[in-house]
Amino acid sequence: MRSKVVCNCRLGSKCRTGVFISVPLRSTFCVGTSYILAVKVSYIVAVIMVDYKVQGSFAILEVNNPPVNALSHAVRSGLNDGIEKASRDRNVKAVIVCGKGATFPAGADIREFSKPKKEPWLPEIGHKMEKCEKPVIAAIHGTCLGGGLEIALFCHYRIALKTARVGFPEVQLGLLPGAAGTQRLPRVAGLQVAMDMISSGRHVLATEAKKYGIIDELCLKAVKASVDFPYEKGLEMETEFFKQLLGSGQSKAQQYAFFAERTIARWEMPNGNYRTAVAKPVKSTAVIGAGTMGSGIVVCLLSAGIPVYLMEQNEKFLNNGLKMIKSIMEGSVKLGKVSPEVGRKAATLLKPTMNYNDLKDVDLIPVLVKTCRGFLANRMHGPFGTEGTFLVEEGALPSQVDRVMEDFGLPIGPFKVRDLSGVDIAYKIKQEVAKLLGIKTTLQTRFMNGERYCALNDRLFHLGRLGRKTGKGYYKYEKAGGKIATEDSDVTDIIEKHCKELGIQRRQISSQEIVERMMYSCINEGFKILEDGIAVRPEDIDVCYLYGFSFPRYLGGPMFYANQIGLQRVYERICYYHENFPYSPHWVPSRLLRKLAAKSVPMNEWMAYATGSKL
Ligand SMILES: CCCCCCCCCCCCC[C@H](O)CC(=O)SCCNC(=O)CCNC(=O)[C@H](O)C(C)(C)COP(=O)(O)OP(=O)(O)OC[C@H]1O[C@@H](n2cnc3c(N)ncnc32)[C@H](O)[C@@H]1OP(=O)(O)O
Ligand SMILES: NC(=O)c1ccc[n+]([C@@H]2O[C@H](COP(=O)([O-])OP(=O)(O)OC[C@H]3O[C@@H](n4cnc5c(N)ncnc54)[C@H](O)[C@@H]3O)[C@@H](O)[C@H]2O)c1
Repeated sequence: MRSKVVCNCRLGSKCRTGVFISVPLRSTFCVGTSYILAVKVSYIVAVIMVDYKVQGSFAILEVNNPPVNALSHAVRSGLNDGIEKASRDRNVKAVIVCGKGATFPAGADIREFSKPKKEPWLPEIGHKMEKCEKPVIAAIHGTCLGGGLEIALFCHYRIALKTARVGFPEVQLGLLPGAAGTQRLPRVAGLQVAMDMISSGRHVLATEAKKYGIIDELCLKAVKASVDFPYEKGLEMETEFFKQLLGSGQSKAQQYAFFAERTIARWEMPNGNYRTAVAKPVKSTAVIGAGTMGSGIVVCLLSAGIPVYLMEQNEKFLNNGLKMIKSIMEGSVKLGKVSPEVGRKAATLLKPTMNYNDLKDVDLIPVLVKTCRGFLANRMHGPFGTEGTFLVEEGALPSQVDRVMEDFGLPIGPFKVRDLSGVDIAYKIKQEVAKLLGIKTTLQTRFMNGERYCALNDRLFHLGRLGRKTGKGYYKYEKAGGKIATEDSDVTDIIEKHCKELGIQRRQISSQEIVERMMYSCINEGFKILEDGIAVRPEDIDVCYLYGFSFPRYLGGPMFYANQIGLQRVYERICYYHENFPYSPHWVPSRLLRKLAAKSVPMNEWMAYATGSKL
């Protein structure tokens, strides 16, 4: 009996369409080939992605699921059937498990986590391997991660190329190893190493892993033939925790972030795309201005090993900048962000100058002048910053707003950020806008061009409270350029004076209001950015936030966060704030958001509504 053909390719040939070749039902394995085989009756019931070969007395189970040999359902079925077949075959004396192409399996198939769960589970397969009376050997190359490492840990032996890496990156997906990894790694490598690897998610080079005994290259280790009670109990608990995490919003967000990063890498522009673009070599660079931004950019360039001219207008500013760069660089070495060698080399790559002629041959000068309302991150962050100031004007304190937003997950609150970047920067941006509009603001200004305006930041500026650089801003610091922010009662006095002068009745502000006003205002702007075609998909915005503002990965990004809350709820709250704050245009609800909220559109279809292909 033959199953139904699901693509037009010749039976038994390599599938050209990327669909499948159907085979006679009885042929479960295609010995010695790397074809994807599908057995279809009326539906596809099995897709085999493990090549089974017998060479001499070895059975080889080669996982063939490019690009990373993820342990999808088809792979798990293939491994399960393969180990059973090898156990039965009298001619087979040992079994090798390996990956075809670039790598040993790099883990479970993350895409399957959001689909109905299908057996066989990895632990079941692993136990079959462990119980196999013939030695089972994991031959590791590439990246042996997550479920891949768990499979390897079930094998009786592990051999690896020196270049191979092993690790448990589950933590980056909001998970823990769920196929006995938490039980087996400590037994093989010791508690300390296991704790480090599982909690950091770091990839360990095979040469290091060998030291821990994870890769057993030298001798046969006694196979754990029987599993004692603590192991089984441990396994039970691991499965329970894994299930809990898998269902959590945190893990869903981290899985989303994983794929979002890869989606945005496939960018397209009218004049080229990620495939056709060729990077231009950058051999030398220059940064003009050794202030907060300039110094930070110099550190990035030096960390990448790129020579930099640092240009300043006078010696004093140049020396201040050099001191700042030295201190940041030393801090990066201490924190392990860059190697000591890179740190040492940095000094030779940095060329301070006050002469523009030195810059004539450089390949790249990052532009640090003129601010505009921004395209994406700065545009979205505008309402975020503005709402922060309004909340303080209405009754909150900067430290309260910061604490709530840090509890929400931001690494540092908005007012600490403002002190870091400079109160003067925020002031000058506002002044530039005012100048463009031909308006002169005062400390009493409450509206600019019909929009609500808050002059609190201007007050701090005029009092010389420019932030960290002057040792005081929204907080006070241990010294000018200090980093330890302490609440300052002078700031409370300044805020209260401001409100009194303007007749503003201060009120208690709840944490919920703070989070909603900060986040929903910028989410609303995010939908307008999609509407305007500035970002081509929500993932662009989210990845920008993950990297640009260290937005918590376990929330996915502002757009994913909005989706998790529910667009209907987000839209209703935006309408509510719009009614209450009619003079803040950032509360005018996005039309796209209104449409999506009304129809409960899933995130992967948002853009069809933004571009108008769906209405
Ligand atoms: C309710 C009932 C529940 C019952 C449960 C009880 C049973 C318990 C069973 C649990 C089993 C758990 C097993 C395990 O513990 C969990 C895991 O293994 S989680 C996964 C761990 N692995 C990873 O996180 C690795 C992620 N991948 C990477 O880090 C990198 O891709 C790489 C491997 C280092 C390779 O990097 P690159 O060469 O740069 O390639 P790309 O990153 O661009 O990737 C290429 C391409 O592959 C896709 N991809 C990569 N990894 C996976 C994956 N694991 N699953 C699916 N797809 C993957 C990636 O998205 C790229 O594709 P594109 O997105 O570009 O189309
Ligand atoms: N600080 C931030 O977080 C931030 C964020 C986004 C954009 N920016 C923009 O980046 C620019 C720099 O910001 P910053 O925070 O580093 O400012 P900063 O005041 O800390 O430093 C600016 C430095 O540039 C020097 N400088 C000015 N004119 C110069 C010239 N002609 N030649 C050489 N040096 C000159 C000054 O002496 C000063 O040391 C500004 O345009 C700002 O709006 C800053």
